[in-house]
Amino acid sequence: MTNKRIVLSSDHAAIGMRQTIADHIKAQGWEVVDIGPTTPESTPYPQHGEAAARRVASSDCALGIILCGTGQGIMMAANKVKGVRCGVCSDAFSARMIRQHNDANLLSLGARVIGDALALDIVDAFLNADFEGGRHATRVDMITAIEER
Ligand SMILES: O=C[C@H](O)[C@H](O)[C@H](O)COP(=O)(O)O
Repeated sequence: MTNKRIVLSSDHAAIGMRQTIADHIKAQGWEVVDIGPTTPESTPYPQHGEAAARRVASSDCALGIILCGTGQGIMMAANKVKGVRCGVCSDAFSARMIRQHNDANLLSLGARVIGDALALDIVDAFLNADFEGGRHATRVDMITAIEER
C-alpha cells in the first residue's frame, strides 16, 4: 500500500487502546489521522464510526481502524457508508484475511474483548496484508453491487 494515511476513531470505551495503536503504527511510518474523541465522557459509537468511514470512502485516508467496547456497534455504523468494508477481528488470521480476500478498508476492534498486545498483533496483520484480487475481486464486486440495488 503506497498511501500510508490512516484514520483512527473510537467511542469512550476504547480511548486508551486507540492511543496505543496510534503510537504503534506511527512508529511504522503511518500518518495517523486521529479524529478522537480524546476525553472519557460517554459518546455514541455511530457518529465516530461514520466519521472514520467517510474519511476512507472519500479517499482522504487509505485505511481506518475503529474501536468501541466490542467493535461491533462501530463496525455496523461504518458499514452503512457506501464503499466501506469493515470487519471486527479478535484474531490475526481474520485480520489478514479481511484484507487479502475481502479488501476490507476498515478494521474494527473491541477494547473490552481483547487486550493491547493482541490488538497490536491484529493491527499488524491487517496493515501488512494486501488484497489478492482474482476470484476475490469478483466477490467484492458483488458486495459493491448490493449498494446499487
Ligand atoms: O457496540 C457497542 C460498543 O461496545 C459500545 O462501546 C458500548 O455499547 C458502550 O457501552 P457503555 O455505554 O455501557 O459504555
